[in-house]
Amino acid sequence: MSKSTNIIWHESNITKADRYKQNNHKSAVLWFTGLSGSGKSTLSVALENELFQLGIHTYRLDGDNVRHGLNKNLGFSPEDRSENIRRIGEVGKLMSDAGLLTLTAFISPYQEDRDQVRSILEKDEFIEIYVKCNLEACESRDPKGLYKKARAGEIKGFTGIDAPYEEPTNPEIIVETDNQSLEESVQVIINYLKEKNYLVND
Ligand SMILES: Nc1ncnc2c1ncn2[C@@H]1O[C@H](COP(=O)(O)OS(=O)(=O)O)[C@@H](OP(=O)(O)O)[C@H]1O
Ligand SMILES: Nc1ncnc2c1ncn2[C@@H]1O[C@H](COP(=O)(O)OP(=O)(O)O)[C@@H](O)[C@H]1O
Repeated sequence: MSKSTNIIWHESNITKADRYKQNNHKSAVLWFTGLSGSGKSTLSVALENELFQLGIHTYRLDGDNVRHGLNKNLGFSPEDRSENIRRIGEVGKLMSDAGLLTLTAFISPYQEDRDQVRSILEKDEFIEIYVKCNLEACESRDPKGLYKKARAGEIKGFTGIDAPYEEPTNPEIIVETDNQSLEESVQVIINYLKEKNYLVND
């Protein structure tokens, strides 16, 4: 719900098309979603390295990092998670307007919230990447020891344990990190971006 009234949009002279032309690649939001420990951060870091080497202008937004600043007033209730995703969607949209390929790594457990982000971006500007990994594998990785805490009841409402994760119904890309190596997953995404002409200005 918007509280702002009497506000009028002011256009810039530089359009997104101008930025495409200068950057020589398109902008988009690569939206990684998956359980904690599925590999969203690891994969987005590795992919960003590859894209950077290819001369693509990128930026990475990561759940843990953004919750240190912009979203430090949000917790993990369903409402706060939705607001977290709404804000990141808006930041992603600004970054797309700025001509960047943005990589976001948030659990984003609700399909409705992810669809809402999709709806504010232009067609083909939202690329949903399901980082698929079964709960057992995520839990055995437990890179931050959070599953252990959740099982011990020290964290309430932990995704996959006592809070839901809704699998994407129609993602652009699925990577299976319990079956594929990190390098394979990176390559699947690079191939998608090349095939769909995101990395060149056509
Ligand atoms: N209750 C609960 N459930 C899930 N995750 C939790 C929780 N409490 C803290 N953490 C840590 O916060 C990271 C998830 O933040 P996100 O912003 O990605 O979550 S969400 O999209 O709003 O659901 C998540 O990071 P990742 O492990 O990288 O996914 C955890 O480190
Ligand atoms: N194929 C893989 N892809 C990504 N991560 C993997 C893979 N195999 C093992 N891992 C490990 O799984 C963990 C994933 O943690 P992280 O990237 O923080 O996940 P998330 O951001 O989804 O919580 C890391 O310790 C990473 O080294």
